[in-house]
Amino acid sequence: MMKNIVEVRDLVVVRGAREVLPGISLGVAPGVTGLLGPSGCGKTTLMRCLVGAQQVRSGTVEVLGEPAGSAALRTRIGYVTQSASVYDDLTVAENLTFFSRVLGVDRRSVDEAISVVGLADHQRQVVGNLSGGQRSRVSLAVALLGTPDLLVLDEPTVGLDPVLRRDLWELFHRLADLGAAVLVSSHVMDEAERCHRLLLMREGRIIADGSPDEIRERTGAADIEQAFLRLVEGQEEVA
Ligand SMILES: Nc1ncnc2c1ncn2[C@@H]1O[C@H](COP(=O)(O)OP(=O)(O)OP(=O)(O)O)[C@@H](O)[C@H]1O
Repeated sequence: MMKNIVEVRDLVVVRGAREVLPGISLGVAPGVTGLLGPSGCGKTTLMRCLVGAQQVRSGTVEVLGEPAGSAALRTRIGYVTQSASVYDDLTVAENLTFFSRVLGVDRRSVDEAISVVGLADHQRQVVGNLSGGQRSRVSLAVALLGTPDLLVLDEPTVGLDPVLRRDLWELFHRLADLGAAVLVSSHVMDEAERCHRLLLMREGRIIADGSPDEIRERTGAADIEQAFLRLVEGQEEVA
């Protein structure tokens, strides 16, 4: 069995008056792992914990054997949030150069990251003039700087056309083939089939963990959306 890059144990997170994660445990190994669940189930909150951006009530989160948020993990983790986190008034290349200096990674990494997200032809363009899909790929390029071992991507394909979505999924698989753990959240169940492994989440808990085939077989469902509904119905009958 492959060694986990992420280990989460008994994690409790309270946001506002709500216990958003009521004591979740999971591991993430190299490969493409999909974190799927309805809006508000806690996907972003869990991802924020992995990158050390979320205050936690109790439990532990380790990445590559270090506590989440450690300085040593700064270049080992790439994180893309739901909103683009780059400067609109700088060009693609200027943004990448700026973030490469902040992270202390070398210049070669900038060209590689720009080319891997397919923006080489736009690198002299100001980010504010790019399309939505191109802008989100600039954020992704920043996350790729320094070739991280863990990529945490919060709904990276929302609003992208089918060709771009396909290209991005191919990219996630290429990165996974190089040994990275790629954790991708989505509430679109049809993206599930593209993952090596799925974590189905509901109300702050993992309700299923396995490959798409395993989850379909276990529930007798034709697709992951139906599997999710069956799991939810099963939970409700027990409750
Ligand atoms: N800043 C905040 N203060 C209080 N509660 C919050 C805050 N941010 C999120 N929450 C609550 O935490 C819960 C989980 O939110 P989270 O953003 O993690 O869900 P999600 O699964 O990522 O949803 P989506 O798919 O819509 O992005 C929700 O009930 C939400 O209302």
